[in-house]
This record gives sequence, structure tokens and C-alpha cells, in this order.
Amino acid sequence: MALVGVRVIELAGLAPAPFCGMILADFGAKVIRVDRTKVAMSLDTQARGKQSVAINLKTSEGVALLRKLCVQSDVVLEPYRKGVMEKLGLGPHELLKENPRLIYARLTGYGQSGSYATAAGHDINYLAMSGLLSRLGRSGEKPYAPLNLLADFAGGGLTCALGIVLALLERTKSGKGQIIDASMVEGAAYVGSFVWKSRSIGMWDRSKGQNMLDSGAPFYDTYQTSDGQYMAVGAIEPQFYRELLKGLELDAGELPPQMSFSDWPELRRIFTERFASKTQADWSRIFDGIDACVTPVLSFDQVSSHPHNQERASFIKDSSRDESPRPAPVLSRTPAEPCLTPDPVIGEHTVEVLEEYGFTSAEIDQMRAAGVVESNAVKAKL
Ligand SMILES: CCCCCCCCCCCC[C@H](C)C(=O)SCCNC(=O)CCNC(=O)[C@H](O)C(C)(C)COP(=O)(O)OP(=O)(O)OC[C@H]1O[C@@H](n2cnc3c(N)ncnc32)[C@H](O)[C@@H]1OP(=O)(O)O
Repeated sequence: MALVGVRVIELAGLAPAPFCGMILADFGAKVIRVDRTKVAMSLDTQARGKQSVAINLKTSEGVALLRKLCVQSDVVLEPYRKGVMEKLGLGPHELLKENPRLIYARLTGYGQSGSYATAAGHDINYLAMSGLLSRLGRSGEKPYAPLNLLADFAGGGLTCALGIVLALLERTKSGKGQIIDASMVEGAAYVGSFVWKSRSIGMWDRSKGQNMLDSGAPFYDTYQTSDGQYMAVGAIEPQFYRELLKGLELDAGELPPQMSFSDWPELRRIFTERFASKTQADWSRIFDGIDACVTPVLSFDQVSSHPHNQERASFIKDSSRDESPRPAPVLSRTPAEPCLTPDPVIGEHTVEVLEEYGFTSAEIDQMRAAGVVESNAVKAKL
């Protein structure tokens, strides 16, 4: 795997940093999540392949321990509000002094500077501040956040993982680490570069929900089928649009032109009526093999049994038979090998990791007795 040999210390966070850590683990990094002590259970649902060490950072010994782990690693990934790590004496400048090769990734909403830097927030706030949220949603309706995918994951976790991999690559030349300031506002805005930059060709001249790709166009939308399912239509180019009409058994000569904005409501009405006349399975059969850019909107239950996804093994099952997406993209020589065993319980690997980082059994026992660290065994399932 591409990242074998890379050691990552991930401070436990809510959603974006865990995803970033999981990407690194999927591609071979050893990712050690630092959890709090005295916590009933972890909220990290993206812990695949990680180890867990539980440290009480409200003790000076806990902070000293974390410092040792960080300076003997390649990457630190921290998801806290600006200033939290500095308050602990674990800011990047201190740690980089001890380990100049360290890559110190800071994944926050607003970044490390600016007047919002210390403000709390969540995906929807970051998306709002990126400008993108103002463009999302149907015409005449309020802006709509597409789950917490854009800021937390695309602009946050994924962009931060890119930053870490870039810094690792650069380190092979310079021998030096660096600090990564990953702001989810900026990451989301960057993911939205197409929207920003395609304004110059008039793609977004109309208001929200009335443009080609924001649910304005009838040929780029979803339609309900007679069994209450949906089909997705993305027939933008004229040759695919022609095939769409063919599949729907509509006569182009009797319809308004594809690009006539004023006729879009009427076209949508016709498509809606047509799609409502057959089931999703019927439409899938009709459009399979036609280059019309029409596909079923698959539910989580349907997705892994769809022949295409099955043929590519795009979804995997872990040892509990829980299904999730296989890591992407696929690398030809060094693909990801996602761990299929259960996620770690908090403190499951405390002893193992501390031993690996050079602590003696006596030191570990002493820290456990003093409540600096906690180690927990996996409960047997009856
Ligand atoms: C009913 C509610 C249940 C909740 C269930 C939740 C289920 C999961 C749902 C996921 C939802 C995801 C949502 C939509 C998101 O958008 S997640 C993205 C959130 N934003 C970010 O990550 C941006 C960067 N982070 C932040 O801005 C802030 O961390 C935050 C998310 C607003 C949370 O703020 P807050 O709780 O005040 O924490 P922070 O200021 O970061 O300080 C953390 C404090 O914790 C301490 N800490 C850390 N590790 C340890 C440890 N091992 N042991 C002891 N203490 C620890 C730190 O030292 C720090 O303490 P202090 O400096 O406050 O004294």
C-alpha cells in the first residue's frame, strides 16, 4: 500500500478528521487515534484500520506522553479549535523544533487566522461561508445543505488528506516537515472552483435552481417512477438528449428546443408524466445500453447488488457483514487494503502502542495507575 511506513497521530474529532485518518489508514498508514479517557464509547464511525490510545490530556504526564508520540511520528492530525494545542504546549512550532520532519495538519472550519478562527461551527456554517450554500437548492426554496458532505468531507477530510500526502511527497525532497492549515470554508470553496470559474461562460447567470446543473434544466434532474423510486437524468449534450427522448418515446419534433429556458417548465412536466408511467426497474431496462445518461437512483440497499458495482467490487463487507464503500481510487500496483476487522474500542491499543514507542511495562503500569492512560479490552460477543 502506498502509505506503508507512515505513522500518524490523529487526535479524536467529530467527522472530517476521522475521515482524513481513515483515508490514510486505508492506503496503508499506521493511524493511532488519541482518545479521551473515561468515555463510554467512541463516536468515530470512520475508524477503519486505526488503533486507539486513551490519554488524559488534562494531566501534565498525558501531555508529555502525547508530545513523545507526536515527535516520533510522521504526521499529527488535529481537529480542535484554534489555540487548543498551543494551550497544551503542543503547538506546531514546538513540535517541529523537536522533529523538523513532522507534518502537522490542522483541520478546522475557519482556518488558523481571521476573525472567525476561534468560533465554533459545523459543516453547514462552513458551506455557508464558502459561498457554495447560496447556490444549492431548488428555485424559490431556501438554500439546502447536501448532508454534511461538502465542507466536512470533500472540502475538509479529503482536502486535508491531499495536503498530508503532498507534504509527505515534498518531504522526500527537502527532508522537512511543514504545517497544514486546512480550512473547511476554503476547502469547500476550492471544491467549488468549477462553479466560481464557469460563471465566465454564463453557466450561473440565472438565479438559484434555474440553471443547467442546479435542478433548473429538465434534462439534468431526478424523476419519480410509478413505484415511488427515482431515475437520474443527466442528458446534457444534444446526442445524449436525443437518446433520452428516444428512451422516453417522445418525438423531438413535437417538443420545444432543449435549450429554451422559458420552455423548461413545460418540458419538465412532460418528462415527469412520462417517468411516472413505469417502474424504476422498467426504466433501468430501457436505458441500460442506451447512451442517454439515465440511471436509477439507487438506495443504499440496492447499490452493492447493481451489476456494475458488483463487477467492480465497489462495496465491501467487514467482518460484521456491515457494508461500506471500498476505498477509491484504485491504484494498480499498491491499492488500498481496507481493514475488515471491527473498529477499535477506546484504549484498545494503549499498551501495544506505548511499547512500540519505547515505553517500558513499568512506565505504562504507572501511567495507568495514575489515570494518565487507559487501556480497555474488546468485550467478547456472546
Ligand atoms: C445529542 C448530541 C450527540 C452528538 C452526537 C454526534 C454524532 C456525530 C455527528 C457528526 C456531526 C458532524 C458535524 C455536522 C460537523 O460539521 S463536524 C465538524 C466540526 N467542526 C470542526 O471540526 C472544526 C474544528 N473544531 C472546532 O471548531 C471545535 O473542536 C468544535 C467542533 C466546535 C468543538 O468545540 P469544543 O467542544 O469547544 O472543543 P475544542 O474547543 O476544540 O477543544 C477541545 C477540548 O478538548 C480537550 N481534549 C481533547 N482531547 C482530550 C483528551 N484526550 N483528554 C482530555 N481533554 C482533551 C482539549 O484540551 C480542549 O480542552 P479546552 O481547551 O477546551 O480546555
